[in-house]
Amino acid sequence: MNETLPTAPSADSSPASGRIAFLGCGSMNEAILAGLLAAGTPAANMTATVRRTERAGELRGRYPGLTVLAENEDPEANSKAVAGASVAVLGVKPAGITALCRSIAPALEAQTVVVSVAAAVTIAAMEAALPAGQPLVRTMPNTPLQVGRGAVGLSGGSHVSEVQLKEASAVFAGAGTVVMVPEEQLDAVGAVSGSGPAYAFYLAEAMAAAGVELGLEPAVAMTLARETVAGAGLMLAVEGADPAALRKAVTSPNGTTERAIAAFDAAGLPAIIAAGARAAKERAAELSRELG
Ligand SMILES: NC(=O)C1=CN([C@@H]2O[C@H](COP(=O)(O)OP(=O)(O)OC[C@H]3O[C@@H](n4cnc5c(N)ncnc54)[C@H](OP(=O)(O)O)[C@@H]3O)[C@@H](O)[C@H]2O)C=CC1
Ligand SMILES: O=C(O)[C@@H]1CCC=N1
Repeated sequence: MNETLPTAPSADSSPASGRIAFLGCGSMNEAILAGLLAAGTPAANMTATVRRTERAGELRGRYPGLTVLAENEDPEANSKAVAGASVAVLGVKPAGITALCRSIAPALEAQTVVVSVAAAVTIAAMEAALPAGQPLVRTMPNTPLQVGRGAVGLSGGSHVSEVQLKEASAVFAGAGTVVMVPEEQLDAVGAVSGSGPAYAFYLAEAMAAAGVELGLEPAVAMTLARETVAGAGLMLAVEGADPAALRKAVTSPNGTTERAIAAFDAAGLPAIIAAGARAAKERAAELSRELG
């Protein structure tokens, strides 16, 4: 946990310092914010913005001490949130990212590091919408940051220093593993770890459905599937864990698991997973083209 691979800027796992603005605090930015809070960053060091009062109320209730600004109450919410921030994390949908960059540009301070978590929006597109020379970092995080087990790919923009990369990395490093990759690989990161939690949840859903088909009560099947995927995840979370070795330990020669894995192989499950990941990566490329 909290490991940062050697290729990434060596942010340690101490809480991020300086004020952090989360612009667009939905599923992803809330997961990052919750991970930071759990790692010890005070709520008072963070500001979140959203579009709607209702969502703002939810966040205010869940995170006492967090400043939450809603754009429908204050059209300057995003500009106010970035003023004086050391890092601004852009967490709106991809289609809204460059407009958000343009809208905050006049309020951004030159040293504020802009961090995007959006799929498909390129560094070039964001830099064109930000003030010249603004430090920018593009990332592909995932929601398990919320429970301290995130996996994050990170690429620096044209004007970002080592220290600023480290500052951006620190937003995630307290709640997950950060790897530095060339920007061209971020779509692949998204296909493996960005979307990956959904693949694991999908597996749990399919296992529960299989249990019902085999005669279990739906609630019982769901409990068994959920706890099994969660428990297996915890075993994988041990440092140095090898999924193939863990699988082997469950698979008795000529036993039931061996028969199940043979059925998965015969149905082409590895190729099916590869096709899903490829589709995710292709969608990211398509989105990049759509968004210019
Ligand atoms: N979800 C995930 O697992 C991952 C998501 N991402 C990326 O994260 C980004 C956000 O995705 P996700 O969190 O799922 O989406 P959500 O829809 O959950 O969150 C988007 C948030 O942005 C807010 N918002 C929209 N426009 C504005 C604005 N102009 N000013 C302030 N707030 C605004 C919305 O407010 P309101 O709620 O009030 O409408 C909402 O809270 C995307 O770019 C996605 O590619 C990356 C990796 C994983
Ligand atoms: O589905 C999406 O587009 C985003 C990016 C990765 C996970 N969620």
